[in-house]
Amino acid sequence: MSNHQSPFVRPSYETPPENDPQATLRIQEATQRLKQVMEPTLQNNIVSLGMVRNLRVVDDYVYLRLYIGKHQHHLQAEAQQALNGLPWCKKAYVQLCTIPGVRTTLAISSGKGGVGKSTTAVNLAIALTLTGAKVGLLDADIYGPNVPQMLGLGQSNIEVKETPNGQRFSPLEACGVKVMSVGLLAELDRPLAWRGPVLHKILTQFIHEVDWGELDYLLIDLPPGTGDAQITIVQESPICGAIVVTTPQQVAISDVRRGIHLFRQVGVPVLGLIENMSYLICKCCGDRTPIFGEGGTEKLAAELQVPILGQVPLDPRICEGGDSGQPLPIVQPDAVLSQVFQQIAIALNHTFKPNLAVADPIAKC
Ligand SMILES: Nc1ncnc2c1ncn2[C@@H]1O[C@H](COP(=O)(O)OP(=O)(O)OP(=O)(O)O)[C@@H](O)[C@H]1O
Repeated sequence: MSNHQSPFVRPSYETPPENDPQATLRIQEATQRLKQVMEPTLQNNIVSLGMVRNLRVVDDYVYLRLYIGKHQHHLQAEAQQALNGLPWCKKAYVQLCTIPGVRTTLAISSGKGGVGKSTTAVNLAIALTLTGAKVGLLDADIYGPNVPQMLGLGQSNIEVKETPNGQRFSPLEACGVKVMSVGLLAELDRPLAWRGPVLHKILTQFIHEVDWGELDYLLIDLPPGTGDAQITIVQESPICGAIVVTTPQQVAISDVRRGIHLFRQVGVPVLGLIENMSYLICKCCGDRTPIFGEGGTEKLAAELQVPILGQVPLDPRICEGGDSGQPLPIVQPDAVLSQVFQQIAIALNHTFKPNLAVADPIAKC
């Protein structure tokens, strides 16, 4: 176990010492005030949306970090105003935490490796692009960064620009998606064995120093599990929702349950589950066989009160697409798998970008 404190065991505000009842009360009062600040598109308050973090009260001053998208800067003034209404508050310091140019940051996560998290991230990114959204994909899976290969980028070089604000990485582009990956920094065939501080530095650089331009969505492909790397990313980025990928097997489901609890403890809303490898479609008659079992994800969704966003079939063409860099939603938009991702993309647009239409799937790699 690592020595540093996990944010997952800490609520999104700092707990004052037990012997300071005044600070405890004031944090509660400040939280109540902040709960009155609503995000209009998501129709929820900024506390429940996990945007308020590191809330502290020191004497008569309130400090907090506000993790938001580029279109939500107005929330800073609203949060400040809400806190200024507290009779004891001399000043509220609201520090903005955003990724420049990025509207909505979503995490694609899984409790365990190999369930198809990167496949989901790539296909969802493409599906969102096909609806007309501007999409970036940050492959932060330090244990198996295979997004570049799935998008046909191989071992391309990353361009680094010097700007007045320091270094900026230029993302690559494939199939209309802007891509940055830890895999692009790694030497071919060498294991990625970055340790604590280096890992932290690389991941924070990836979050803050990539020149994404204007994006509707930034999808972050998280490493599997709940280790240091995942904690760093969740802590450092304005993730406004997590999508959790699972498979029907029970063993995957218990890992997913743990992962969901962790997101909830940091205050990041879990948007839903995607069940991958749900069924195999018979080529001859179209019958669906749930070869890894069925019903487990539904039970979990009911238990944890999260929706199932989609059930993705097993499709051998996904491996061919993954290996050749030609994702299925582009080469076979009518395939059931492509359609499932299209539906998920449309559902996300309804929540985060209601003005996006569903465009014809005409993008070419
Ligand atoms: N629905 C599917 N049908 C067929 N093959 C799939 C499907 N989903 C994923 N795969 C294959 O399973 C393998 C693992 O997928 P992927 O790399 O996306 O998993 P992952 O969860 O990201 O793994 P890791 O956590 O180890 O990076 C890949 O070879 C991929 O092509």
